Amino acid sequence: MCLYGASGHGKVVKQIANNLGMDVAFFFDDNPDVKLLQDTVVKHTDELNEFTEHNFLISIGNNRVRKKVTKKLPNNFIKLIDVSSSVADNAVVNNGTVIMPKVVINSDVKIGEHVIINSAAVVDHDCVIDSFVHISPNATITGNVKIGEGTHIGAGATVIPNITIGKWVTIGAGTVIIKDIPDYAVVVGNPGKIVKYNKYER
Ligand SMILES: CC(=O)SCCNC(=O)CCNC(=O)[C@H](O)C(C)(C)COP(=O)(O)OP(=O)(O)OC[C@H]1O[C@@H](n2cnc3c(N)ncnc32)[C@H](O)[C@@H]1OP(=O)(O)O
Repeated sequence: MCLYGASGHGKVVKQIANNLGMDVAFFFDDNPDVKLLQDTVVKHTDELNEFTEHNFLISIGNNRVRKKVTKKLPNNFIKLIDVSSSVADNAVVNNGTVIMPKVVINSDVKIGEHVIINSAAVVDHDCVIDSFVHISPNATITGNVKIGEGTHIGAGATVIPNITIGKWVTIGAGTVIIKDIPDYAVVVGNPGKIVKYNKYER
């Protein structure tokens, strides 16, 4: 398989692939400013023709950039689920998504494409997580929560049951969400309050 994204998140995803017994053949990255992993051969997308048979996963933490990069790559995306994570038999996890170490995904959860569920996060029963979402380490998404496309849930945030969070929302680290949140909002604190709105993707 090949990974697109040769920075910090890339090296963690590579380890998850290795834990599953998969080899990462090459990293791709077109960003000249990226601080590259040591001892890594990084290719550019103008060399993609040689790799159309390979499986890909995009290892970039930023949701907007991850969505943009999908348009450059062949549609051979796979999902990775770390060996230490627990995913319910009837949960649906779509391609392009990575479930990182020590995650719990409970019954009847649906997770879209190119989602990151980061280390030790919990996504409890009946949640629906749309594509390009990133749920950061140690966040707790309780039962029956809906999270819209491109939303970022910060590290250690908690969302109480039956909440709907819109698309391209940013939830700050440690925030506690007790009410529905509209599209594009940036929310911080306990209880979470909207402090501004994201300008992109409107
Ligand atoms: C493995 C990994 O690394 S995964 C990545 C995990 N990353 C994260 O969890 C990052 C989460 N990001 C945050 O919490 C950020 O602080 C954000 C996105 C919420 C806000 O960042 P910015 O847009 O730069 O806003 P800014 O820093 O100006 O903060 C705006 C206000 O909210 C407050 N604020 C920001 N973050 C928080 C927070 N997490 N909790 C409480 N208040 C906060 C600030 O103090 C500021 O208040 P003020 O206007 O009274 O001074």
